[in-house]
Amino acid sequence: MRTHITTLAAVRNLGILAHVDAGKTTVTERILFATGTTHKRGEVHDGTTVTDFDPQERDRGITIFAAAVSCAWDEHRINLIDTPGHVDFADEVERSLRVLDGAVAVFDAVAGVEPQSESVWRQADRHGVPRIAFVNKMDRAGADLDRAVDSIRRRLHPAPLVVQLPIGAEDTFTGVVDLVRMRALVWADDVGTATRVPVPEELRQEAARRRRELEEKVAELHPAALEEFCDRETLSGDTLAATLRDLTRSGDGVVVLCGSAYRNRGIEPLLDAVVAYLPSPLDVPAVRGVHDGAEQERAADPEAPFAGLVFKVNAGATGRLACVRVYAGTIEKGDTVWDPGTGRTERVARILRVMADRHLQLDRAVAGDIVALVGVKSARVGATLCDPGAPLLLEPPRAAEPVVSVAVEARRATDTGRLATALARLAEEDPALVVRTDPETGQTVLSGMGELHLEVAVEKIRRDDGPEVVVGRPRVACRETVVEGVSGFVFRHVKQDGGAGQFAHVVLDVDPLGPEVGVTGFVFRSAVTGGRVPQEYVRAVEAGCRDALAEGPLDGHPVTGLRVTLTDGSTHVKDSSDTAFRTAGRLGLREALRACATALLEPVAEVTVTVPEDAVGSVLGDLAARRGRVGGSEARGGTAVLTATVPMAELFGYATRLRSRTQGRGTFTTRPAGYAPAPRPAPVR
Ligand SMILES: Nc1nc2c(ncn2[C@@H]2O[C@H](COP(=O)(O)OP(=O)(O)OP(=O)(O)O)[C@@H](O)[C@H]2O)c(=O)[nH]1
Repeated sequence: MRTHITTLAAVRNLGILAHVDAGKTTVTERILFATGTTHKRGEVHDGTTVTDFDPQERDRGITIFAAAVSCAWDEHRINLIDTPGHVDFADEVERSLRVLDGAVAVFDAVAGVEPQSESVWRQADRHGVPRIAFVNKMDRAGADLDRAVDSIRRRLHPAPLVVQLPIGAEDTFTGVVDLVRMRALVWADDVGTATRVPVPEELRQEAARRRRELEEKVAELHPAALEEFCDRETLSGDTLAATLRDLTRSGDGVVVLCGSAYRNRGIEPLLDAVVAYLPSPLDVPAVRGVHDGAEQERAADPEAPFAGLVFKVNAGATGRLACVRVYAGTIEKGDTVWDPGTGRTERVARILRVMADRHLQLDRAVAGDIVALVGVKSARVGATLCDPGAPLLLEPPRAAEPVVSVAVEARRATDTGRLATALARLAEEDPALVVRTDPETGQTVLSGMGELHLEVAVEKIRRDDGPEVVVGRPRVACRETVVEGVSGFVFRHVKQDGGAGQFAHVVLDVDPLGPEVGVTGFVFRSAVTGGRVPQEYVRAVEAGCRDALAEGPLDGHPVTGLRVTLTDGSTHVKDSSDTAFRTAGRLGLREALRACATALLEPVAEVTVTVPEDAVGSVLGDLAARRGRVGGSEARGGTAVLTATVPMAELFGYATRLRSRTQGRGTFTTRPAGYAPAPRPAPVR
């Protein structure tokens, strides 16, 4: 394999995107095999693939952790990222898309566009990532390229530009006609390379018809090609190739190829297309960032000051690897870099080119490259690393709000420390996982994107570190509030039991804090006149009232959204003290709250659900059943975007439900939106 490929124009930062099981991992394996990066073909069902190297991925047969792999093809370096296809891991796909310049979208030749391919396609649209499509599994019974292309056109709305005609079908699929160069490639078996042959006699007419169709389509989309087409009534192979490259890079068209990754057919032309049509780091806009409040651009120039983005951290037991997209400049082994987010400097001990589970040591990495750094100890996922002399803060990838939480604890108390270490490592690798201690219960709570996400996280702890983990049922933290207050509530704390007595007399007004139920906060003030209650006792009353807020009169949840006014009181010459007034504040407010009208509050989230239009009715019905209040609905090219306020307690299980209601085509994001009145009993799930 050639490793001295340094010019930026010869780099392709590539993602492989698809629905679960379309064959992303197999395509990646075959690319590594074809490029000589591996010498043995890995198989998903044997658990021997290179990119799915996490034991769970091998067991579950799904790709969970995007793996970066570099390989070389036709004097180009391809940095390849294999990405997960499940909704719960959309955040990981999102982070990968942020640093990629182009993608191959893999489809199943029998199923066509599947639900999750729609979601990742839209994610790639949002990031403006140019794509080519690879219709895989052409060897399967029922494989149909035309039908798959039709579903791509109908469901994803690009302009598909089909550049191949399959030779044979299903188990006799043996090759493709290249419609751009009008030649054929055939594969004699499942391991050998392609042989170039003339277009078979029986396919010549059909190939000519499809070539014509392709020329017309391309001319329709590209003014310069249209001019040549009008002049000459045809397009040359070179013009066609150059135009396909332009259309791909502008996003105006999507080149479609086909093959069977499993049978190792169609991979070489796919690599040729990646090199020919997808953009290099030079073809994408300069990266933007801010410094001192001013926006700045930095071009993909090896001579510019260094700037890179950490998009993945692997905090494995063998050391910390930070995967970085170098956007500008050059980084060398031993360099000191700066993290403007934290203000820390880091020293780059080693630079590695990641080849799935092996690494190649480099002396330097230049703009446009994707490498892993060793020695970067604190930079988190999403952090910028830059030249300390030329600071620039890049926009971090969008982080999703965790929607599901579970309490976790080590089965054996002696494992508590190990569990804490394992959780910290998980959260470091995956910013969509949040670990916190519930101040009310003292439990360790793990929050994430969905049940599968949390399930996989817990499983990873068991595998990596051994401690057995007990996972609780998810809960939401409710509050209680005052709806109607009391005024002039009198409380006397009097204790006379032999020794020193206790005396404190307080008069309290309790009011709701705001006009609307759901306002949070606590305000205390004193309106006592004439020094009837000295200032230090007023402070003690306030402290006592705060103590009383810990448990409300309804269900013992913390109390919020109220104002307490100390309006009057009196002291005893001998028996009054701070302690007595603090007790009076605590017990007095507790009793006063019982005299108020109070309500239970629950946390709510603003949920944005994106669903195909045919699933809107079912999704709305489900939101209503979850006590959701729909605020708006907007149609966007075949999909609807619904916004609703939904109690967080009702969101548990939503990822799974939405997946099943929309056959996996729906996506949602949530944002905490405060508290709202809850039904009783408390909605704890
Ligand atoms: N018949 C046939 N099967 C294939 C082909 N490519 C992949 N498969 C099989 O399809 C299944 C899924 O393939 P993967 O490569 O794991 O798919 P993936 O898209 O990476 O799936 P996730 O890792 O779960 O996201 C495996 O059993 C593969 O052996 C193909 O070209 N033809």
